[in-house]
Amino acid sequence: MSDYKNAADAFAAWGVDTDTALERLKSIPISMHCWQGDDVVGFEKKSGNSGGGIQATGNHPGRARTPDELRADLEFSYSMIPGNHRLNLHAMYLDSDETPDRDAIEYKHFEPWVEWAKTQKIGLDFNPTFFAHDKADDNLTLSHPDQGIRDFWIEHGKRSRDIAAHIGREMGSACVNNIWVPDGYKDIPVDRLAARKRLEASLDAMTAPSHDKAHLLDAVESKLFGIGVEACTVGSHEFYLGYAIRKQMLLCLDMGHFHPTENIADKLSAVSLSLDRILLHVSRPMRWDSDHVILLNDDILAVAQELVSADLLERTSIGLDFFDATISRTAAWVIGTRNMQKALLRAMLQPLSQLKKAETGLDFTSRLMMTEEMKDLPYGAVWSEFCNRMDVPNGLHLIRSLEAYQASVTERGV
Ligand SMILES: C[C@H](O)[C@H](O)[C@@H](O)C(=O)CO
Ligand SMILES: [Mn+2]
Repeated sequence: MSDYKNAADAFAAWGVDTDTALERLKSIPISMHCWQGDDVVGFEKKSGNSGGGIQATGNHPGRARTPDELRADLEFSYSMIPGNHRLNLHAMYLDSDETPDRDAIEYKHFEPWVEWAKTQKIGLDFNPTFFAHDKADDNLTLSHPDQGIRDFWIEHGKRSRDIAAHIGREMGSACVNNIWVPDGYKDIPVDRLAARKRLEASLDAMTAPSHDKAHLLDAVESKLFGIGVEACTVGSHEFYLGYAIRKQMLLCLDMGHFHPTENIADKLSAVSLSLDRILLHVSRPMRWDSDHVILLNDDILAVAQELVSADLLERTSIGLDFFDATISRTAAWVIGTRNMQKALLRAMLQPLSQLKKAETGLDFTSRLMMTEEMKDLPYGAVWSEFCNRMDVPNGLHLIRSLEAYQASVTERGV
């Protein structure tokens, strides 16, 4: 008997159908972030120092330096990941001979990405870029006290929404446009409310033009703190939770944007009662928002468990947000994306109705016995079967493919 048949029988004994889980997993797109491929550098002529409190560290060779290199790296990475996925583009990754400033970007500057995405059969998401620009060097953008600077960024945000809506229309699939601004203060501010009112007014102005939700889904991303803005982040969790509910937008929960012992897994069911859709930035903070490549660890498993148990998969856009320049960038994409899928698979292989019945009946002993015994089930054989069915390598074959690709891009240098 094959390993998969043995595994399917083991799960069937728990009342779980592995084929159903594999079919379901196949239908879940993960939005892979373009910025892992080049250490969040982008393809503009740079004008500012501000990293917005985010930082890629390392000097591993092979960084993509052009849109063509990035696309080649993405094509390879998608070929190592089972299923059909999405690409999450940032505005600073335009592909054009023109050099528009952020307040002058247009759809045409991103059209090569759309044409490529169509050939690859992947979806596209978008983000305005409110950092790495001289008008962001105060670590204030949409909440800047200077009306001129706010207007510049409002225009950037409006144009990004137009571009995202155009992309969504072209692709026949709603484009999630995620708004994250780095705004905050290094030391304790005396008037937090004024800054938050300015941010709110700018967001209102930026999102006033209406777009069809079939093409554009607006999302807002909160944060606790960043390097250089330790005392106060204007767009905090409470700020955006309220804003997203009032404006019926997606709330983006980034796993690195909370206190170190908080896991967003616990927040999903809570916010789902007040929001139609949620956006995730799946990441791995280590002591701070360090954006390490995600592991198949308890934090990710807990998020996947909640998505499945609370039946939130249809209402959640799963995006990734990590960047590590000390390792192969394509391997980082592949490992992280597959780990997200493995976590979802494990969640789908739970005997949920039995577990929920034990919990409702206050039989916490049975719940604990089941969750612990289930850890010994043969998840690996089910994942291998998924890779076989989706025609992607696994185990040592995967490692060899990742190594061979990395060797082929090493000459690019850092
Ligand atoms: C590049 C992204 O927009 C960025 O990582 C943002 O999503 C974030 O999480 C900032 O800490
Ligand atoms: Mn993020």
